[in-house]
Amino acid sequence: MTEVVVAINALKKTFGRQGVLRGVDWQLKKGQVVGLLGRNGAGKSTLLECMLGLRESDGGAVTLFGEPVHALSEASRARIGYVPQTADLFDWLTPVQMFDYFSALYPRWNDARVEGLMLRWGFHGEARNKPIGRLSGGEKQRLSIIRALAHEPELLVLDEPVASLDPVGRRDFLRELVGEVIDRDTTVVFSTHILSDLERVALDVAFLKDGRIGLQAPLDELLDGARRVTGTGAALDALCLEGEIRRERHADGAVSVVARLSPAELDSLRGMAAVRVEALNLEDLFVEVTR
Ligand SMILES: Nc1ncnc2c1ncn2[C@@H]1O[C@H](COP(=O)(O)OP(=O)(O)OP(=O)(O)O)[C@@H](O)[C@H]1O
Repeated sequence: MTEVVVAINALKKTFGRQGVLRGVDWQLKKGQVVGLLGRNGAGKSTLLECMLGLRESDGGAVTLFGEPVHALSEASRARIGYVPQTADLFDWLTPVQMFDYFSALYPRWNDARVEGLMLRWGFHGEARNKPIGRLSGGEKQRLSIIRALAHEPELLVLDEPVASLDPVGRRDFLRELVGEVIDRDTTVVFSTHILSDLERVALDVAFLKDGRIGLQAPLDELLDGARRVTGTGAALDALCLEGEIRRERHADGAVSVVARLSPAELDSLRGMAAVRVEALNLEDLFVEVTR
């Protein structure tokens, strides 16, 4: 049986009167790569922070590697890599000094990997020895990613890791991430708004909506079956689709239904007169699921 790396049950978090997480149930298994999607303010950062024990929750339970997150052993901590939304580096140290410091804390710190990534990601010459506080946002984010990969984590949690990277930086990062997963069977969860990136690496996507994981599925399955079906009320009112996501009645009486369709449902809909069936890409689906 595949090892469960992260198990979240009925997780709740409230800020004042705003319920951000309203009973999240979620599991991540060894080697699973999940893209976490949701609108701005949906609670993705809050979920990732509560999941790692960086933020107190108001209810529910999280276990990482089988241990409760609030009583995580040092050994389990060392198995986790985290890239926060805003890089939290030591601004007064240089990149070289910071990595020296971290290398002493982790038993599995890989100096050769750090050096290789630094050279490939623009940290040669002056940038290696400049205080981090004087680096650009993208450079800091690269350092934050190198720090998270350097100790060969088994669970990698990335909160919008590519937000301030240029297209070349994003491509390099994604290549590294794919290599990480293939070589080491790392469990990865990352949130992003750049859906094309997600399509290149994530095998599963999870949508956070209304404080819960509303939909999680393998990306290819989701895209294979996702359709918008539009037709008259007469044609669609009686239609009952198992994977229905959203149904809307337009001002002119037409109805559209967004659903994950089985091959059999697709076949039968294609045969219906006055019904239009359109494929959806991940962006369309994001809009529909998170509305
Ligand atoms: N420390 C805090 N105090 C009060 N409210 C907070 C705090 N942190 C987050 N929130 C609120 O919780 C909600 C979820 O925030 P969070 O940062 O988790 O969303 P997100 O999905 O990561 O958003 P984005 O995509 O914009 O990064 C927001 O409405 C935010 O204003």
